[in-house]
Amino acid sequence: MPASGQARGAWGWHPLDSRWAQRVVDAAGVRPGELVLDVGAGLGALTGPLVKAGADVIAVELHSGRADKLLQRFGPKIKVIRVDAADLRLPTRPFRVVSSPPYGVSTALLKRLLAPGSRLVSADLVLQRQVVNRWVEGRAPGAARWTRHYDASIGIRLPRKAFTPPPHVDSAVLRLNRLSRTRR
Ligand SMILES: C[S@@+](CC[C@H](N)C(=O)[O-])C[C@H]1O[C@@H](n2cnc3c(N)ncnc32)[C@H](O)[C@@H]1O
Repeated sequence: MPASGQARGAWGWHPLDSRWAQRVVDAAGVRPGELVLDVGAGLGALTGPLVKAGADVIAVELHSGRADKLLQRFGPKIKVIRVDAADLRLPTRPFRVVSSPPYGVSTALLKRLLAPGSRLVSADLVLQRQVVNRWVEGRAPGAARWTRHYDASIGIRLPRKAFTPPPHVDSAVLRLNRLSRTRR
């Protein structure tokens, strides 16, 4: 994806209203010192509450202008990585994800996060509600493998007006939690 001349829609530019972003972070129950990836961080709607919660935040943002603005806004409080979410190199220590990614990359991102060897502990992802339902019902790609390691549930339901501009579909949080004992 070229970093310049990108149509606004192609970047999935639907930032979250700050009150809804705070609710998503509160519901995730992030604790101080936890490593949290905010993938598709935009201008930091979720990054801000995550920093306030004391998380060790890595903001992943492909758009160069937004990545620069994140750096200006948060400085050394966070790490900003400008990379395609689909090519993300995962941390080697346990990490969480709290993110509102562009819906177009959600499947590639989930595949990445759930790849063998991932140290993902939990994910709270704002996604298209239909997609969340598919995951919760075990109908998502690779379900036979990842459901042995993760529990999938639906979190906060977000109205369209939680985003500006409002998307054409309903959204909800997909919560993935690593099971303490692997189901075999
Ligand atoms: C739906 S917006 C959400 C922004 C922010 N998380 C929020 O809630 O306000 C998605 C963000 O992902 C970025 N993005 C688009 N494609 C991406 C990709 N392939 N990898 C990483 N970020 C991407 C966009 O530039 C945009 O900032």
